[in-house]
Amino acid sequence: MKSVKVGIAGLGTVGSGTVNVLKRNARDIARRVGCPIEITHIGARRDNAACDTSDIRLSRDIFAVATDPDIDILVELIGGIDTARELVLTAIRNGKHVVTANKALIAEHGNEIFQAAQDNGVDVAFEASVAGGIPILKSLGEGLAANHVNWLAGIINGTGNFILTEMEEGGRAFDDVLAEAQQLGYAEADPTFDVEGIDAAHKLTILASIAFGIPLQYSKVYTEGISRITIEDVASAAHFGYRIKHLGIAKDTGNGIELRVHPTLIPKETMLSAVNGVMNAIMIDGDAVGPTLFYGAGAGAEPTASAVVADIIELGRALTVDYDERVPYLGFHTDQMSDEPILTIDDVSCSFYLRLHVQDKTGVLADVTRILSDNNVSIDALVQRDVDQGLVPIVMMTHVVREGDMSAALAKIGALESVNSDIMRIRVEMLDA
Ligand SMILES: NC(=O)c1ccc[n+]([C@@H]2O[C@H](COP(=O)([O-])OP(=O)(O)OC[C@H]3O[C@@H](n4cnc5c(N)ncnc54)[C@H](O)[C@@H]3O)[C@@H](O)[C@H]2O)c1
Ligand SMILES: N[C@@H](CCO)C(=O)O
Ligand code: NA
Repeated sequence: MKSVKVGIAGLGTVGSGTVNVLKRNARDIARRVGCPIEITHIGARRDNAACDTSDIRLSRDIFAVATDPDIDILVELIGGIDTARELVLTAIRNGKHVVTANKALIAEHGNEIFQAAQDNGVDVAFEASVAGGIPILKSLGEGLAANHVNWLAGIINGTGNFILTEMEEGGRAFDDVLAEAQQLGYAEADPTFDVEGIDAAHKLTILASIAFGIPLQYSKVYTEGISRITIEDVASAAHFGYRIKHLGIAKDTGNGIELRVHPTLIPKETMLSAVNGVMNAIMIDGDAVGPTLFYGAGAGAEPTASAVVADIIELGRALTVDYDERVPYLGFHTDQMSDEPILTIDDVSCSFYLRLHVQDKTGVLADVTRILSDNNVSIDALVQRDVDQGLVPIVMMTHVVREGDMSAALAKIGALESVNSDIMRIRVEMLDA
């Protein structure tokens, strides 16, 4: 029987997990594909003791794998953008199908890569790039294909959720938890991608394209990370009945599409608020199906390998099918992409949590509330916490307001002499479907 031949570039956390899963489940995988899947060539700077590659050809040069005439599928697991882009384009030009876990690469260069793949009659699969082991891209592009997607909201960075959970439950310091996430193989090579929301923005870009049939537009995602969240914010949110989660949100408003990644207060009783640690979850609201929730491990060697290997299996099967009969890269036909505008954050409306520190004297609170009301911001609840180093922390929740109005109000409040200009704002989403 013929076999499908796979080359892997990069033998780190996900690379070694992929080797282990493909080897361990080889028999069942062959039964699913109809023939064996064999790793015949690996490109890696060094061996990795986490997996056995003694029976596989190893090259130090990853481009030797991409151009190997013997392989059918190149699996890119080196991460980063420039070399990965060159490697993937080289493989495509050499007629290889590609599997990648690299969301930065797809979000920033996917349009170019899909064009090259189309020109060369090959496929590109990237299920592992979003929410690790959760089969979310396949669910969105195929399982929910009957629906008009109204909105989706998800916890899509495992490292960030791990940090927020540990801060809330264990009162642990930010840096200490980040170091543990790195040691567990969850974090990106540059962990600022995780804590500043860049990784989540890459993933949201991909989700939105598949949800709405729009080209990948990473530069238009409003992006905020979790690095400014304090234990005080976590406690104040809890006081009002909320938890802080870092969400990626994509919403079709009818006037354009919101694409935003930021810390968000969500009611404690929502299902997303119970998603802890490295787990990811994505809620998708479709017009026919209603709200759905997808939950699972968003990072880690084998959960991510689960998605990589599923893509290899799918491409292995597709090797016998005509190119035009495959599912399009972003679920919609490439000549059917919509040019619906992406809204700026100023045009997004939601409630807000605000935390500011003011001087302990009369009239300050009146000034603050007057500026808010002059800018159409109405307050839903307000608490004044204990004086801390001569300043009074004020925490409030607002009714729904346009972000542009909120920004105008906060600029004026921050300029008041009696108010510390470091004002925290966190958007609130009720997530009712
Ligand atoms: N770790 C996770 O949980 C996870 C989950 C989903 C997606 N991803 C993505 O998977 C990819 C790989 O992540 P990882 O966590 O396995 O990273 P990693 O750093 O553990 O592994 C990458 C490996 O590639 C090697 N490499 C890089 N450039 C190379 C080159 N030019 N030649 C040869 N080897 C090279 C590195 O030496 C390293 O061993 C990234 O795109 C990442 O975003 C990771
Ligand atoms: N660094 C990423 C890996 C999974 O994409 C995360 O923590 O979610
Ligand atoms: Na996935």
